[in-house]
Amino acid sequence: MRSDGSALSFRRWWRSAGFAWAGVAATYRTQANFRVEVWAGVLALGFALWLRVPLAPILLSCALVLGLELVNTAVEATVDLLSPQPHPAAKLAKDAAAAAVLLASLGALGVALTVLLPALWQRLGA
Ligand SMILES: Nc1ncnc2c1ncn2[C@@H]1O[C@H](COP(=O)(O)OP(=O)(O)OP(=O)(O)O)[C@@H](O)[C@H]1O
Repeated sequence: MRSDGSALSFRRWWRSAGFAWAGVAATYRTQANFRVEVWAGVLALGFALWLRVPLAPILLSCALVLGLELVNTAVEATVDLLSPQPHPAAKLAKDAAAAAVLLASLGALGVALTVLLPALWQRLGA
């Protein structure tokens, strides 16, 4: 990749960030799962701050789930474009991308159960 000096590079980076944000906004508008995951992440972060538990596992879990949901949306859109007719490879691509989101979501659930739940239990004096 070529670099044309810091000012131009920053402009290009800013432009790319704008495209990335457009992808996030379009996914939020069109994908109900992504909306649920965004608000679940906000809730988990709120609990983590309130309970004063380490933020790193929560932040990483949110980034993993949301990032993979964005990739899953990209795979779905690409498959729908390239293979409107049923095809085994199209099915594999969609199902594998969906499985990646499911795996990350189970991991995030594990983080919630092992980091947030014990702290909540303690806070509530149980
Ligand atoms: N072109 C295709 N060829 C073969 N199988 C397909 C194709 N498109 C979708 N499928 C399969 O049909 C099932 C439903 O897919 P579909 O994309 O409609 O729903 P989804 O995966 O729940 O996504 P969405 O978020 O759009 O609801 C999945 O198992 C998927 O792999």
